[in-house]
Amino acid sequence: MSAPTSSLTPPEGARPPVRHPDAPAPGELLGAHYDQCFGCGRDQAHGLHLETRAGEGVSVTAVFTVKAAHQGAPGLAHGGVLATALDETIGSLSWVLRTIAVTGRLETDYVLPVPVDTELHLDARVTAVHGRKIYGTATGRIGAPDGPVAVRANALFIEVKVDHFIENGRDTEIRAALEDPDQVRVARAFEVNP
Ligand SMILES: CCCCCCCCCCCCCC(=O)SCCNC(=O)CCNC(=O)[C@H](O)C(C)(C)COP(=O)(O)OP(=O)(O)OC[C@H]1O[C@@H](n2cnc3c(N)ncnc32)[C@H](O)[C@@H]1OP(=O)(O)O
Repeated sequence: MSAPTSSLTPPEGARPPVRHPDAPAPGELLGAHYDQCFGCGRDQAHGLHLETRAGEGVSVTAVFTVKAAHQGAPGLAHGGVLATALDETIGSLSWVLRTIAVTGRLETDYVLPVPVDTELHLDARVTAVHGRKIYGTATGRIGAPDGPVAVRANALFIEVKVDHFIENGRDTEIRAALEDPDQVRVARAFEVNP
């Protein structure tokens, strides 16, 4: 049974998000959290190659150029790809909170079709935090940061420890990640209390 929509409404007692004192400065380009990530990975040939920057408060902005490989209908972006771009942008808020979190629930509104070659300008922010639950929202606009809204999402992310990946990921990739000092540095930067 699917979770009710109300699970995206912060419960009573939820608090406003707090920007971590060591968060990247507003405007700073955030690197990939994993080079093979389908959303942001530099070495992922099939990926979206999102370029994400820290924003003011607990927010980020991102740009994603829709390529021919991202089509669903002829000349138009696939809805699942657009959901991925929204998911990845909300996930990037981890850099600003310095908390590792994974998507529990993502609800997407498709407002306009998005043609191939579009530069989709995304922005995301955390709206509330309740225990391990992090509530986020994102918008994607066509062509410019103030362009027409094409997609929107609300999401619930759940805070996890690095062990979540070590215990669940395939051994080959986990071993390679743990042996890569850059990857370990990224994981540390996300996790305040390892
Ligand atoms: C080497 C590492 C490098 C670092 C990499 C950084 C990676 C960043 C990646 C970013 C990539 C982009 C992002 C991606 O694509 S992340 C990839 C896609 N997401 C996943 O793979 C997550 C899969 N799910 C799980 O692993 C577990 O279910 C999690 C960890 C999420 C929770 O299982 P866990 O056993 O831990 O916790 P819990 O079950 O006690 O739940 C806790 C609370 O949360 C509430 N709840 C849970 N689910 C839902 C739901 N669906 N709707 C509504 N509520 C939900 C639940 O009711 C409870 O609430 P309360 O009772 O407390 O009130």
